[in-house]
Amino acid sequence: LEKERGQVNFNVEELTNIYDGGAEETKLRRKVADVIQNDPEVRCKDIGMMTREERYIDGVRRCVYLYKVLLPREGWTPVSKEVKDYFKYRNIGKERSFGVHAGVFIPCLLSFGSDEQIAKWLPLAMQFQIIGTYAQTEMGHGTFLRGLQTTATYDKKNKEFVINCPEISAMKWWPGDLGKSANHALLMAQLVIDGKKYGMHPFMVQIRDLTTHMPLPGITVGDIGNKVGFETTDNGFLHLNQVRIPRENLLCKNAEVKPNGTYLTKASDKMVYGSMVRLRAIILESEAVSALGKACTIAVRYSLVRCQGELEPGKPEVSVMEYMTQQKKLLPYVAMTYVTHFACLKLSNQYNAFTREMDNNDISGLPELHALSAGMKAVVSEQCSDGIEILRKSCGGHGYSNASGIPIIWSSAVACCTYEGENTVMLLQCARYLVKCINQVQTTRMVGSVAYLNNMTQSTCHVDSVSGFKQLDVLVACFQYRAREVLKTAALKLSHLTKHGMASYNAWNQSSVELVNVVKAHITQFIVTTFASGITELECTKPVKNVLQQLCALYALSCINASTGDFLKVGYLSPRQCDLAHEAELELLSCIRPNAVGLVDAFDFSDDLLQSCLGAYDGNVYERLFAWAKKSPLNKTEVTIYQQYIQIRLIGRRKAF
Ligand SMILES: CC(C)(COP(=O)(O)OP(=O)(O)OC[C@H]1O[C@@H](n2cnc3c(N)ncnc32)[C@H](O)[C@@H]1OP(=O)(O)O)[C@@H](O)C(=O)NCCC(=O)NCCSC(=O)CCCC(=O)O
Ligand SMILES: Cc1cc2nc3c(=O)[nH]c(=O)nc-3n(C[C@H](O)[C@H](O)[C@H](O)COP(=O)(O)OP(=O)(O)OC[C@H]3O[C@@H](n4cnc5c(N)ncnc54)[C@H](O)[C@@H]3O)c2cc1C
Repeated sequence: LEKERGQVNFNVEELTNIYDGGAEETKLRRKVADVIQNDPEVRCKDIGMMTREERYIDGVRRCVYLYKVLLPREGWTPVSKEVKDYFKYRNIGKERSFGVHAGVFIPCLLSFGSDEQIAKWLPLAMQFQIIGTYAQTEMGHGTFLRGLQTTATYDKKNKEFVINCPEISAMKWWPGDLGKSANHALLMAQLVIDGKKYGMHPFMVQIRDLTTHMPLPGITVGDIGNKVGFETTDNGFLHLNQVRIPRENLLCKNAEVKPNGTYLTKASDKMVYGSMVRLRAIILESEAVSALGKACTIAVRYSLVRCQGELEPGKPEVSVMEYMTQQKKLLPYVAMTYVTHFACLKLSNQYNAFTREMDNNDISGLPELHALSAGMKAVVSEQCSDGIEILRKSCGGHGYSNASGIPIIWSSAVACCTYEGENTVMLLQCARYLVKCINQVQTTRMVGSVAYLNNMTQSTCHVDSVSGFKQLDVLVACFQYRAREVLKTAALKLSHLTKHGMASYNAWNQSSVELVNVVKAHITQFIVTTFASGITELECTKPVKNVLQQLCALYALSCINASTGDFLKVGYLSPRQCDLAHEAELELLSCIRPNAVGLVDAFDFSDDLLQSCLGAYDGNVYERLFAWAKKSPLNKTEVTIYQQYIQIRLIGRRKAF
């Protein structure tokens, strides 16, 4: 790897600073990282060998120490900027407990609580005197929130809400930190007053005794069992049987119930969905993109040291990175990490701008933000988790071992395709907004992520060279035209079906398969346009700008070459131009190959965070692999009891024969 590092032609530290948002940001992040990772009590243990129970206990122990000892010692809190940035960019793959408490429960309390309620519960939550979960999803409903069955019925006489799960499917199911850790739940339930339903509202419900930690009367709570990943997190179930809470426990920033049962709304009913917009807008970096960056780091470093086969007959074996197929597997995902990182940054900045507008009671930006955050969450989480699996497979047999670190990274990242809104449902939410926009574009000027719809002129691509397809303005035009045309086609089908008498909901269902593709085209256009314009404005040295331009072009071309059918169908690219685009991608793979190790080094993931025998900075794969395997519990004794049992069984059977 040192030889590889010697041929990198740009300043790696400069790229790290750009990725972090500046040299000061890098310095701050490293300061937090040094404090956290050098403290033996907090360091990520070798999680590849742990049982589920060990992972949970270790996670709780580390996080209690982190939040109760280490952060206060440094004068930080769980929501300090440097701590949030550390976990945002260098998420330890969910290998921490209380992720929902710190990342969802506390922010939702701030979103839904009145000033008095925040003053009451926030200090307790920040000090971990109470541990909270966000209990919305039920066994029977996760997507269709209007179908949630848990009720909160107002009892005027006692000025209380009675929380009840009327049947088994109403049981809360999945909330993180719920199974064993949480003693409070920010619980979403259908509000009922005098038999009338007012929809989903947030309630603060204590579920365990603060001294004994035993479930309170009427509460049945526990862990939902082993999962694909998230093994450190105790996702749980919660059944409430006529549980009474004070009227003051309805979190009432957006709506309240007066003592006499009068319902008073103070904001749009869509504000109850606000917590999900926030999470979709901010989780992508920590849950998906940083996971992809870690998998890229591991797969690239391993591919550079793994020698396998002769490229030239009779010559020494080459590193598998010399094979074009390996470069094709890896480098577009290195590009995707950079490109989507900056697009996610733009989305979270847009969310922050919206919260400022909301403070001035202006929520006009909510429809665009909901659509963009839903679309980005679906597209980026899917692209990243699909990429991580391809990167795992690119490591051959050792990629199938937990020693590689990639299976655990994938098992966390892929969950992002489901939580915070199942991806298909999110794509269709974004499609709903896009269809409205295209139907209004003749009379209304589009802004924000749909501004490209204003240009409705028919055109084709005029590029006739391989180098032409490496120009960012050419690639941006490709994506904007494709996105607009596939949207127009889907909208035409919808209006055709309804004009011929089909009910609108049936027409929508009949068009939903195309609409999913429409949103993927729209979001990919947003990602490419954002990164391309960002590079233009970026102040950096020429070598860094050059490599970022190559990465943007590589990501764009890999997306074009993966969906040439769209570009042919809308008549923007000819078959020959598709061939040129393919050749342009291959040329870019070769251009970027010498910088591969520098591009992943720039992500600046420590060995401790990667937890990988294949991806460590020094590249000593085989020594690490053997040392790791020797720690297998099965190797504690030379002859395990099980082997003895088998021998006895086999001997016994032979005698019988
Ligand atoms: C699918 C929908 C959107 C359907 O909503 P609906 O009101 O039943 O029906 P609709 O007619 O489609 O929408 C009505 C209207 O509401 C709008 N809307 C919907 N959602 C939002 C939003 N978030 N922000 C702002 N606006 C929103 C829609 O655009 C519609 O507006 P319109 O009528 O077109 O003007 C909703 O049920 C939903 O959001 N489902 C997903 C549930 C979800 O995200 N669950 C996450 C649980 S928490 C979690 O997973 C935490 C994980 C934490 C971790 O481990 O890290
Ligand atoms: C690791 C993890 C952590 C989680 N943490 C939490 C948490 O902390 N708190 C919490 O409340 N929840 C949590 N959840 C639950 C999560 O939010 C839900 O699982 C998610 O919202 C999906 O809902 P569902 O499970 O009902 O899927 P479903 O909606 O049942 O999806 C099943 C299939 O139906 C399709 N489908 C559903 N509706 C439509 C539609 N209208 N149109 C087209 N197709 C449709 C979907 O696309 C999908 O293919 C977590 C889940 C996971 C996996």
